[in-house]
Amino acid sequence: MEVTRVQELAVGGLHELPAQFIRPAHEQPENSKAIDGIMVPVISLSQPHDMLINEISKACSEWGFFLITDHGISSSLIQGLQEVGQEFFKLPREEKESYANDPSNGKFEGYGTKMTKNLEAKVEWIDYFFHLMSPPSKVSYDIWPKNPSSYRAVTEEYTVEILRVTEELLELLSKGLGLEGKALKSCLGGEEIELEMKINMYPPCPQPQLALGVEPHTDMSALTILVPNDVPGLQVWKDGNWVAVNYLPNALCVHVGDQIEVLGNGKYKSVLHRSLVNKDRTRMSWAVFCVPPHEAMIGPLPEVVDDRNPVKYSTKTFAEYRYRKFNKLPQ
Ligand SMILES: O=C(O)CCC(=O)C(=O)O
Ligand SMILES: [Fe+2]
Repeated sequence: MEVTRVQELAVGGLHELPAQFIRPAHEQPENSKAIDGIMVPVISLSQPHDMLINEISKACSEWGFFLITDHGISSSLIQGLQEVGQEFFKLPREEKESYANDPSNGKFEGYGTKMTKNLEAKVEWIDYFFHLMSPPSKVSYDIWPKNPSSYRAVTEEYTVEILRVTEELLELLSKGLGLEGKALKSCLGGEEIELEMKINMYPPCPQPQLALGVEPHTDMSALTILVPNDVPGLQVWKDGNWVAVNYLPNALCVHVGDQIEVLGNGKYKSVLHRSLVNKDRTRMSWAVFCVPPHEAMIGPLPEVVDDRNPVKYSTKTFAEYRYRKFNKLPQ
């Protein structure tokens, strides 16, 4: 199946954005600018435990988004992860295409570009590489990039670190709900919890004010932990405004996803977010989605539901949630 990659359009030296990338007027960044003077929460993981629980649960309730520092992942590992991802996108076209995904046939992993199903639908200015990272027993390492040759070693090292940070965050979030530390992790499959990597690549865009890299959405994950490169673009929705996320070297961006919103019966918010693109520079981001296994049943935890806070979400398997979200069906 022939797919035109955004990266190829961009190197072709376009001056005008092709029509399928032009967002409806109200979505265009020039008509929906981020508000000035508001900063997303930045939280150090090295502060005293009780303070940390309070800060994180406040950020999850008010924003569904925050940056973390002092997370213990070395800057050299983050840089290594970024380098192997950049190297992949520099490979010759034919080599990248040998990893092409095919979502319409259920093959979600690999190299991808979203396409329009119909002429009215708009597409995003992005190519990506998506693959499962953990647990090792479920990972198809043969679809990970073989080039650069260090891709696997670096990504496996990052997996160990992100799993540690994910578990720490889930423990803090559990305690913020008044539950014991292991509660959320065990609802999300315990040791079967899955991590997925999506390397997002947004090439320079001839008319960035008319396009979006990723349209407004919430993540269907439990949590998403993302590192960007130094090209800004991520924005989060807060109280009726877009707020730009400033680049903070070595910080990790944490998004509350839909599954945590459901488990906490709405106490924590799944954050609406989008990303903009840049005229001259390539933006990249490495998003790790922490998701339950497909068969896990996810619904509001009985401990957080009472007469004053009745059940707000239905309980269903993650597979069903995913199917409904992909097909834009009500949950
Ligand atoms: O690139 C970004 O900063 C956001 C990407 C994103 O929202 C996603 O991959 O779900
Ligand atoms: Fe997202």
